Amino acid sequence: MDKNSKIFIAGHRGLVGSAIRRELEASGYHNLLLRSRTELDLLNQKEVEDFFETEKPEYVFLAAARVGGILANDTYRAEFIYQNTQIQNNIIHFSWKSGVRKLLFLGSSCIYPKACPQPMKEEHLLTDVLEYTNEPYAIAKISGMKMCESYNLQYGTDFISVMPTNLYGPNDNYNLLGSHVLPALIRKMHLAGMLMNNDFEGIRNDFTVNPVEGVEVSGNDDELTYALEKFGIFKADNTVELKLWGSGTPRREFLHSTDLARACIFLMEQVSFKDIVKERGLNEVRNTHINIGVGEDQSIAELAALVQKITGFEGRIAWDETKPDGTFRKLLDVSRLNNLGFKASISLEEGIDAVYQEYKSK
Ligand SMILES: NC(=O)C1=CN([C@@H]2O[C@H](COP(=O)(O)OP(=O)(O)OC[C@H]3O[C@@H](n4cnc5c(N)ncnc54)[C@H](OP(=O)(O)O)[C@@H]3O)[C@@H](O)[C@H]2O)C=CC1
Ligand SMILES: C[C@H]1O[C@H](OP(=O)(O)OP(=O)(O)OC[C@H]2O[C@@H](n3cnc4c(=O)[nH]c(N)nc43)[C@H](O)[C@@H]2O)[C@@H](O)[C@@H](O)C1=O
Repeated sequence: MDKNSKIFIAGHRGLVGSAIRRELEASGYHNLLLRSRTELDLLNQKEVEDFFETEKPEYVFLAAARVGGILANDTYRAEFIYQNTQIQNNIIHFSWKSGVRKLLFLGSSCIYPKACPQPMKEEHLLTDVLEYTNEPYAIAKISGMKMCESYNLQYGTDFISVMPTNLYGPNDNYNLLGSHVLPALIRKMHLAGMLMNNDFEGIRNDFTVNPVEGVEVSGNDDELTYALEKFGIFKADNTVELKLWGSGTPRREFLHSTDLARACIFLMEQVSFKDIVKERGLNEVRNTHINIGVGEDQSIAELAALVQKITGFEGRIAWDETKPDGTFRKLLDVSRLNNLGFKASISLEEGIDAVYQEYKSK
């Protein structure tokens, strides 16, 4: 890739896509191809085919997908498998047809077995059953990675796949019905803190800036208090109780989206599919994806305590075990990425604090 290369970022407005755009622009890449969903619906095969034929991008970052937390994955199972396979099939296939030089596909750490040995290595893929709550999404991600690998083997393309761990950062999804745990903790504690102080104007403003279906900002204070209970935020005697999902015992690893973007750009610039095959000395070519993470994790309860410290919420934390825990642990082995020359650098506490400051400033 050189600074004039024509680079398409699919999903450039999302958590990952916006970070890749930010980091590419900061590195001097100025020929970026960006299309919003209304300009180019990636589910529409004809629109995607025409786009690639007309624009002929040289490089593609595939960061567009249907994404959500554990409850969204478990609820919208058909949408997650249909939309993700449709988007990636269209982009990978027409990248090949139009002669894209290199594509980077974003998978996810949920592709590994539920009871995978920890930390999880690339070769652990497809060695056991998957976690049920996000199986449709995981199957879509595995097929996207397999598709890249198969096009490389049959057509000689250079399409590489990365498997990031749980992410957070600017432009995250704070819609509490579909968000991942970290943005959910940040927003819930922010709201619970305002409820502690009876700051109903602050609460109304939060839901005005970032609407969530089912929360009417026009309601009176009592109606607003009742609406917050849907998100586990309860006024209790002279404090506020925040009921989080599951048992708090599962462990999760978190990577800042800026670190992820830097890793993706590093790999796009420095590593090709044939380098990966050579490095792995594979006669049966499989598991050619690359894990991207920080190499350490913590329990959800420990994460909640950290977010409580950063947000200053002084109420009580409780656990709603009717909600799913999901995979107990999914710590990635990132030795391959580190050996290739990349290491994440943003610390979790600094990263969360910066994200919280940005959230409050909206
Ligand atoms: N967030 C996380 O914790 C993790 C994410 N990943 C992967 O990273 C990638 C990006 O995820 P993330 O940035 O978090 O997701 P976001 O939901 O923040 O962004 C997804 C982007 O895809 C776009 N998009 C979705 N459907 C379509 C469509 N039909 N046509 C055009 N654009 C579409 C969205 O557009 P619009 O803005 O219009 O909605 C949005 O910009 C995904 O592949 C995900 O699986 C992997 C591991 C963890
Ligand atoms: C990136 C990754 O993200 C997803 O997998 P996940 O990590 O299990 O999802 P999550 O971030 O939503 O939950 C992590 C843990 O946190 C607990 N938890 C507590 N309280 C809240 C809460 O309020 N919201 C949420 N969302 N979770 C909560 C929750 O019960 C669970 O134990 C899939 O998309 C998967 O496919 C994937 O790729």
